[in-house]
Amino acid sequence: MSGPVPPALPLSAAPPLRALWHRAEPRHRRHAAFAALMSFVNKVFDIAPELLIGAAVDVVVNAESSFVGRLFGVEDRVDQLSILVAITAVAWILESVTEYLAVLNWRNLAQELQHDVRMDAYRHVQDLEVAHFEDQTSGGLMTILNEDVNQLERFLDMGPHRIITMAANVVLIGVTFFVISPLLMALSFLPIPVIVAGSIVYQRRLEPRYAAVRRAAGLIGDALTNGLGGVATIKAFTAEEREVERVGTDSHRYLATNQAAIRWSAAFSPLIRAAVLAGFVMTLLVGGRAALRGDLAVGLFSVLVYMTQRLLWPLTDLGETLDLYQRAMASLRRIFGLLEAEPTILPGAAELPTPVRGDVRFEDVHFAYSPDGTAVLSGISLHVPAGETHAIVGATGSGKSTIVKLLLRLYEPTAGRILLDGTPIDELTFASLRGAMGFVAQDVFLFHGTVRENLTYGRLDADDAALHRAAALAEAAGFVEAMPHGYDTVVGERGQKLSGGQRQRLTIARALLRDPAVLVLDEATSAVDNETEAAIQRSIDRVSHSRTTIVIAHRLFTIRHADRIHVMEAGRLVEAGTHDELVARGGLYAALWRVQTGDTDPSDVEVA
Ligand SMILES: Nc1ncnc2c1ncn2[C@@H]1O[C@H](COP(=O)(O)OP(=O)(O)OP(=O)(O)O)[C@@H](O)[C@H]1O
Repeated sequence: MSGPVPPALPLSAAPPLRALWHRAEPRHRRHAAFAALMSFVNKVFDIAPELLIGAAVDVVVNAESSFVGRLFGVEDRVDQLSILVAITAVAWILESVTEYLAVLNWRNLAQELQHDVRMDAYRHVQDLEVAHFEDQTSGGLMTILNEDVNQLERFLDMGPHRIITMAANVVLIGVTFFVISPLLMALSFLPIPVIVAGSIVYQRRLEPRYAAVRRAAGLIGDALTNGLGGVATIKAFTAEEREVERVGTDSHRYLATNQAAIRWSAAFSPLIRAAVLAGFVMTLLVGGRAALRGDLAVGLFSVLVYMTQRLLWPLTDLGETLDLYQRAMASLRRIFGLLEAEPTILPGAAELPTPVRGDVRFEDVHFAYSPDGTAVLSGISLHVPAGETHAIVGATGSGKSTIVKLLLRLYEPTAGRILLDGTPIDELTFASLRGAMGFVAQDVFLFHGTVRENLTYGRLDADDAALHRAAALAEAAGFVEAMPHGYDTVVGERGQKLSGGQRQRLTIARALLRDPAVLVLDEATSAVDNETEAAIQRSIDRVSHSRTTIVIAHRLFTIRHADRIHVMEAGRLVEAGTHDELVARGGLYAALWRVQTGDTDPSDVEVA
């Protein structure tokens, strides 16, 4: 079975390497310039011995009238050779040193850039609003932050060094050839346009293939995170085989797209080699004849033979380098595609005067999750005066959780205003707005770590006394202290080593530890037994005295003492009042209350 294919991640249209250069810090650019210089100088010293071999042959053939003899004014051939040996030794030492410096600098730069790109991308992901993640899969994002960044590193590791040395090789040898014999230069350079043109054609063909490979890699990431994240559900439905097949399908897609790319990339090197060989044969043939005729000195001929090899053989690496380059560019396009996604919910600049009172006001708020989607909230106006406890109730899907998501600015209303202590929340910094809130979400989330780390997540400087107080208020202290490692017990990924009720109490304690002006509890008692419900109920009663509390509840019993209860139906507030007022009114709330207290058959109550 193949799972639904998530929408493609946006790709950047900008030339990726140029974009990377523009993003790089000045110190990285300086680093790259130094590494490039070392690569170039390294090539100069790498080629020098070939020229020296030519000079040595020249010494043997031409004795005192040799090039070296004339240059240094030395007649004895042994002395001339000694000079050549000394120069060769120095060239080799310098070649080794510059190669070390070039490789060291490129590889360090690759590490620094991969770190910076990964951190930029991760920081950017953190700044994106919740809605952005709903259109993406976490597996796809993880593949970008991990594999695509590594792909870039793999190219930067050796790619630029190889490209620069290849280019320097062509230029330096070209100049040498030109000085010796323009005809031979033309002959030995003949394959180069073929190689360059061939490379460009290959590059064009490989690009879409590697884009498909990266996309397939992202889909494997999705399938794996889905499968590994839902282990219990998979087992409960004995769907192991199906899940293996699902990953198998994605893995197969990756295999097939990679093979399609490999078919092209593997043919590249042999083609280049053929072109190289043709150039080499030409030099041998034409240069050899010229030497036999006496038109070309033997020393120069030997230089040419070596040089042609040196000119053309390194180009056979071009295929592999180009391959790495194309893979890295496909990855960079995905990374920049992510970086180009701009957050649309931006923080304001205002700070609330402290202490925050916690006066919450919604003024005719409208909202839809997508611009062309149906309205989820229509004309919500409500006021929660500082210090009061208000409840929001209503049928499932009526928009209760959406109200608190708007209050936290996880989404932006399409119309209307939300104010905290009289300031529109979009004028506040995130730290000021969200710092005033303690939020217990419907889907309880704990991080992999200890109880202590999870509780102090919202207030890192909390001391043990504050920690114990918050745990006690949320009635979590008892079971935490009974655990073998107490507050240092590791809760497992998403808190899976704890029971549902324990997780819920810990998230309440976590919210309380912030001592928030506004406490928002979304369905805090939906998935717990009666005893836990009663415990949470007691803690809500205890903590709500000193702060504004907004409780979203299905179980009306838990909120019957609220100062005011707002009843929602299909995105609208249809009733509001105290429990007694609403029961007396005989409307929707009264009907729901009767169902929950067992006075009415649930099927008699029609809720939207
Ligand atoms: N992220 C989302 N994208 C699109 N639609 C959404 C999203 N979240 C919720 N909805 C839709 O918005 C409507 C209101 O959802 P909301 O979660 O606010 O309801 P609720 O009253 O809290 O429900 P419940 O009591 O089941 O938690 C529902 O129809 C839901 O399908």
